Amino acid sequence: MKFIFNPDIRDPKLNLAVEEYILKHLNVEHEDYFLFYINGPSIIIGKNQNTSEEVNLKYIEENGIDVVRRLSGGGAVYHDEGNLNFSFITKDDGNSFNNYKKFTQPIVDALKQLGVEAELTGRNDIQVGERKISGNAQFTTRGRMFSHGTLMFNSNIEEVVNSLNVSEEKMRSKGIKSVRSRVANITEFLEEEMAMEHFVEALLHSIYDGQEPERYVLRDEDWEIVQDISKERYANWDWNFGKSPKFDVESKRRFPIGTIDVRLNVNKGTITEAKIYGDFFGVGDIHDVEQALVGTRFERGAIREQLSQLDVKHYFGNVELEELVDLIS
Ligand SMILES: Nc1ncnc2c1ncn2[C@@H]1O[C@H](COP(=O)(O)OC(=O)CCCC[C@@H]2CCSS2)[C@@H](O)[C@H]1O
Repeated sequence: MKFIFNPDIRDPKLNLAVEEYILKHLNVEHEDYFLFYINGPSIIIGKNQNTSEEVNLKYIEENGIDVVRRLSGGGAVYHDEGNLNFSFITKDDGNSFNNYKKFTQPIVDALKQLGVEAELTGRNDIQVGERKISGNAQFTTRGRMFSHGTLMFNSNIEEVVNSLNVSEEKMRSKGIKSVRSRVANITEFLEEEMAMEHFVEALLHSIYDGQEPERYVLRDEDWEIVQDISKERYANWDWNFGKSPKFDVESKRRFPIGTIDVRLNVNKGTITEAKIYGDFFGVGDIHDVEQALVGTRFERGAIREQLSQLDVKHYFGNVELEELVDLIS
């Protein structure tokens, strides 16, 4: 099993492209690959999820947190430098899919060697007692597969809560909702202080049975294709946001000038219908605002840009542009 790790690459759009590249372009038929990667602050959403529903759009915009959709199913997870991702990339023997035990046991064993008693539980999670330290998901294509998971080593748990939090009532959708489990960092269960680099080494030592892993270093030719995959998929708004299912937004708030109630239909990430109700005081025809929103991406930047072309006070009375952006997204 060849080992690949690019510890200096923290861009999830690149790391997920590396994983997809290995899966689809390396000789997985003849050789298994084991990949580690660490992403900067980001939300990695499941293949079939509604991005806007899973993510606190305001918070991630303000805090520079990336949002990237992955190939595998399941819920949205938060990544940062304290979270180590692992991926077993191998041929799909037909039995592997959904066989989470096979791919998580080596991790559970490695944790045990560090004195952390963990186990695989129902929803493909590795837990210590009731606390989740690792979420896992799989993807198969053309006889190949990967089984990948997170390992929360010393992540900023506050950010997990902040960036994944979005008001439930705000949207209805057909997407899959994340299980908001109680999460924990592995460091909480370690006897002694440990740095991420040592954690990585300890895992490798256990997984490769004390042997030095044979590394595969991506060459320039590999990186070229990785860059293409990244550009086409993971850095592409259509993949990360546009793929979201149809959903409705209902957002209502009381301002000093009255209540503003916004109803939107969003399809493929773009607003297809907009209705604004309320008892606010404005002199302009609110239909102009509704028209301005239709055809706009359901994204704070795009909504702000559209609304900034209108004199919002003309339509709503004394309300700030930014308050409207907050209300809508
Ligand atoms: N980093 C991380 N690790 C473990 N659990 C997390 C994490 N971030 C959030 N959560 C919790 O899990 C749920 C979602 O759980 P849920 O079971 O819905 O989804 C998953 O676990 C998906 C795992 C995908 C792993 C991939 C591996 C490489 S790229 S991402 C979320 O609401 C939080 O409560």
